[in-house]
Amino acid sequence: MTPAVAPRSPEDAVVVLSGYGPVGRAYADLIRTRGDELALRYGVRLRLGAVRTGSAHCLPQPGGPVPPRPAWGPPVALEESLDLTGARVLVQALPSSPAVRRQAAEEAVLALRRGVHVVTAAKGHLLTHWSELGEAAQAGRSLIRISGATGAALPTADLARAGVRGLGCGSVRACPNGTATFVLDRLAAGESLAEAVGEAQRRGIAEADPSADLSGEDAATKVRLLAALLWGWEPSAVRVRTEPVDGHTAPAAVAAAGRGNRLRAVAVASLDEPLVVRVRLEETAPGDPLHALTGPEKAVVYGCPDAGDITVSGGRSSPVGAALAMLKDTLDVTTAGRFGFG
Ligand SMILES: NC(=O)C1=CN([C@@H]2O[C@H](COP(=O)(O)OP(=O)(O)OC[C@H]3O[C@@H](n4cnc5c(N)ncnc54)[C@H](OP(=O)(O)O)[C@@H]3O)[C@@H](O)[C@H]2O)C=CC1
Ligand SMILES: N[C@@H](CC=O)C(=O)O
Repeated sequence: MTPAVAPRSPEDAVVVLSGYGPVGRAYADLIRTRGDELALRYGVRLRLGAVRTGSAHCLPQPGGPVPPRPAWGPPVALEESLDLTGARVLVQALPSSPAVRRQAAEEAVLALRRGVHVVTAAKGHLLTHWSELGEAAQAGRSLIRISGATGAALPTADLARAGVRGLGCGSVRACPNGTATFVLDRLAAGESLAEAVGEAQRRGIAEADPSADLSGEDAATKVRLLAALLWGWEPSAVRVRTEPVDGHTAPAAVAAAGRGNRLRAVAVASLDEPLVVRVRLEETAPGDPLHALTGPEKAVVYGCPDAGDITVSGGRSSPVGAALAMLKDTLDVTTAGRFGFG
């Protein structure tokens, strides 16, 4: 049967990828292996125009694989990558560490001002340059999406930005760090802290430097970003109080398990206590959505008194989960402006 409406031919959307660690590599693979399917389904053909790291740069052939590292050239300025490729999106999969925060912010601001959308899994610059990034996006009429930075495959940012809009969300209670949940359950099962963290690193769940995962800083960061989307809190003005998972935690995890409960690193923010995010080790009981998590899964409960609490859970932390979140955001920014159900 002839379709009533001729299918649209997909439009190209070129992406410049910054950062080629586990997350960046998984993202590049997704674009290459799922390009045809995505083009058919969403009407946009994502193409990797350039890949950048701190020390190198490459321009993959259209639709082809990323060349092996020895074939890459020296780094070039971001303007050059954007000019050479005509990019519509800058995807940031660089470290969340303070060392690259300024560069990540400057590059995102530059892209946004030029009308290039930004999709990021890196978090550091979002904390320190939130307003500047928002202003740059306004000036360039571009979009910034942060799913990869706020729980990866778990669509927490989409809910905070749009899903609970107008529902009167007054609080957030969350386990947004997969490493902490994974490690706490392993401690409860009798594993040592070093073994549990080592396994989380082997699986790509924990950061290369896992200190922010264990200290509660990473969970606090994600909730600071969600609070910024929900309530307009300025992330750099938020005070953080954390309780770490450390060498003293195992007995509490084992004791909780003995009572049929599970120890969780729970991050909380509330309109009742503006500009404060707390992360505490809490014994959770069956029936609590945070108790139900396994391994590196995450959950956020949006406290909406009138509507009833809204929980999103699952979405394991992993490089592939982060890459999928960035793919979702890339599709979001490149298909924005559609009408109807789209
Ligand atoms: N793993 C996970 O489950 C999740 C991770 N994230 C976030 O995703 C991001 C990427 O994670 P991951 O792949 O593990 O990170 P890595 O630290 O393993 O890799 C980072 C990459 O960034 C590159 N890089 C370093 N400095 C710069 C720079 N100045 N400019 C451009 N590139 C640079 C590195 O280059 P080189 O190769 O030359 O060293 C490397 O390719 C992090 O911010 C992390 O917090 C978010 C959600 C989940
Ligand atoms: N290390 C993080 C992954 C990225 O946000 C986690 O454990 O959840």
